[in-house]
Amino acid sequence: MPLAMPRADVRFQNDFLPPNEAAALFLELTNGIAWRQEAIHLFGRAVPQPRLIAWHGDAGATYRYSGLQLQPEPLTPVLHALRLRLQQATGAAYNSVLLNLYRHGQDSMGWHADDESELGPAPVIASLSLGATRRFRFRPRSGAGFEAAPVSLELPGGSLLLMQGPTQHNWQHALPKTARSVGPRINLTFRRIVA
Ligand SMILES: O=C(O)CCC(=O)C(=O)O
Ligand SMILES: [Fe+2]
Repeated sequence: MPLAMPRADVRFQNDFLPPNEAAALFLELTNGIAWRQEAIHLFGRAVPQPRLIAWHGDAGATYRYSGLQLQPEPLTPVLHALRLRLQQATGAAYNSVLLNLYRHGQDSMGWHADDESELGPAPVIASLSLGATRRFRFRPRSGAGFEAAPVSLELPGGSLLLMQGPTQHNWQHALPKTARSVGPRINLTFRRIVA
């Protein structure tokens, strides 16, 4: 169902995957993905990101990062199957997926928009959640020239959040830390990188 957000196109399905399938996929990815912790460079200092990540995709789907041109790891059979399913459900095509593993409540993702030029002018991002439920937030971008209240929603395992159209242009999103004791969560964002 669509979220009531001006200048955005965001749709949410709470039960995209049945619970048994979501649980099996969570285990498979926890053990089957080569998770790594990357650093962000802040004022010349390398600070470890508060989460683990992996990047998989088709051979052409390179992305630029800190001046480097990086190749994704190949899609595993499970990621292949998931991509097909998401393409059928959302009517868009994806050639890469960023995987995030939030080990506990102190792992997080800060405010950002997925607006890199590689994603084109109106990125379609299909975001699948597995494992523990975490709160996800949206806020209008400063300088976007409109007023709207922030939006917050819980993302349970098996849920699908689709962001498309002008969403990245006008809104930021984040996955804040929580003081609650929560188990691990995996999030997969399927994207299309255009040359
Ligand atoms: O973990 C999430 O739900 C958000 C991930 C995200 O925003 C991203 O990978 O760009
Ligand atoms: Fe994002």
